[in-house]
Amino acid sequence: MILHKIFVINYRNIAQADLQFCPGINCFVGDNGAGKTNFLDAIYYLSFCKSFINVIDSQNVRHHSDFFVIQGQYLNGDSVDEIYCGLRQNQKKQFKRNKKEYPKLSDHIGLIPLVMISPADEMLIMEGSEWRRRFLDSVISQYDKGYLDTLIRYSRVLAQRNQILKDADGNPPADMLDVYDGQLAMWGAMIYEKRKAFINELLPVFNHHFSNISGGAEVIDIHYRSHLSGEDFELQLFASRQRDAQSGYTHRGIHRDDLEFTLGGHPLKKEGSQGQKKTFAIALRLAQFDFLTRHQGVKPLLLLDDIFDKLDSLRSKRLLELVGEDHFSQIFVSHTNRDHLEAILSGIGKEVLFFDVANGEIKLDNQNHHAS
Ligand SMILES: Nc1ncnc2c1ncn2[C@@H]1O[C@H](COP(=O)(O)OP(=O)(O)OP(=O)(O)O)[C@@H](O)[C@H]1O
Repeated sequence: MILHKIFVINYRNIAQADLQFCPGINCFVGDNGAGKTNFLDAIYYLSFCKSFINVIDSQNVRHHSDFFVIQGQYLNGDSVDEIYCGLRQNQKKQFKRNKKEYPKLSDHIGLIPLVMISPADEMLIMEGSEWRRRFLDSVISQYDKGYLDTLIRYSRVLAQRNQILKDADGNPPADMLDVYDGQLAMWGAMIYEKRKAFINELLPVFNHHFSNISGGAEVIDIHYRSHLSGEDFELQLFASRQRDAQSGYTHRGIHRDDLEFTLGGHPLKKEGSQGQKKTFAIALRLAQFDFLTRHQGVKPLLLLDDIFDKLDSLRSKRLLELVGEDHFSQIFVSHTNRDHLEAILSGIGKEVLFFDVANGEIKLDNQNHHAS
């Protein structure tokens, strides 16, 4: 799968861009605040129907404009797909494949597999458990349509259960809780099994990537923590009813799942250096890449936003060697320094194309003869 062309109008600070890419490595170089991440975000948008940076769509429209358009042409063997996204302020977003509007946006998820590695991945390690659940959900739903549907059903019932807990003033009707608990137990068990299977399959690949980039000296691990790994979930919901009624909130369930990351047996969040945390997050994303490739039979697009910051030169080199392998397909990289990027990419056996980014304007660099 290759993004061959993109056309962008009024997306964040990008007034207009009309670009064609190479199937190898496409590099976007510019100063801080130039619009590199915004541009990668536009590519991300076409895969996930939403921004990576800001989920409030109205704020992604360029200041003083009232609409944005992102349009991409994708090639996959002989097939061509045109994906269109248009948003006008205060109107419903339009998302089309080959001029045909999707009945629901979730139908599009997974069609253009994509993995983004960005500084925001640090949140996976440093922030609350919702970030790690979001990671699980976004990867699994890219290859498993039923997962997203089950998750939506679970969340709907959970919201209903929480609402009656809040409304009932400490005394919710038991017959309604019986119904909700039965449904939560059913959808919850399905989600738990899929998350568990995903982590089990991800772990060895993740370990492999981590030791490749780090040189193999550090021992890291991931543990999936869920209330559902213990006692019967419906019994837990039942036992927790009084406490739930007092707080107006459901305390047990897959909405509290978490991933525990460790380094040498200790919490990575507390013990890891900045470079170790970054390496961990990158290995996780690369494992996600392998996972999607295996499950979808298509290599995802890989977006590397400001990826070399905080990595020592050896780790940067190992990472680039890895990324330069045929294992990966088309890659989009952002960086502030062209000479540095060119030095890291030298010797890579892939076509490389440079683009200059300044004040939201993106142009093909006229020195592209340096590309290998
Ligand atoms: N809706 C918007 N309209 C206009 N400009 C916006 C909008 N949203 C964000 N911006 C501008 O985009 C700029 C940030 O762009 P971006 O994050 O892409 O920079 P970058 O090139 O990735 O920088 P860095 O190297 O620091 O990561 C900021 O100046 C911000 O004001």
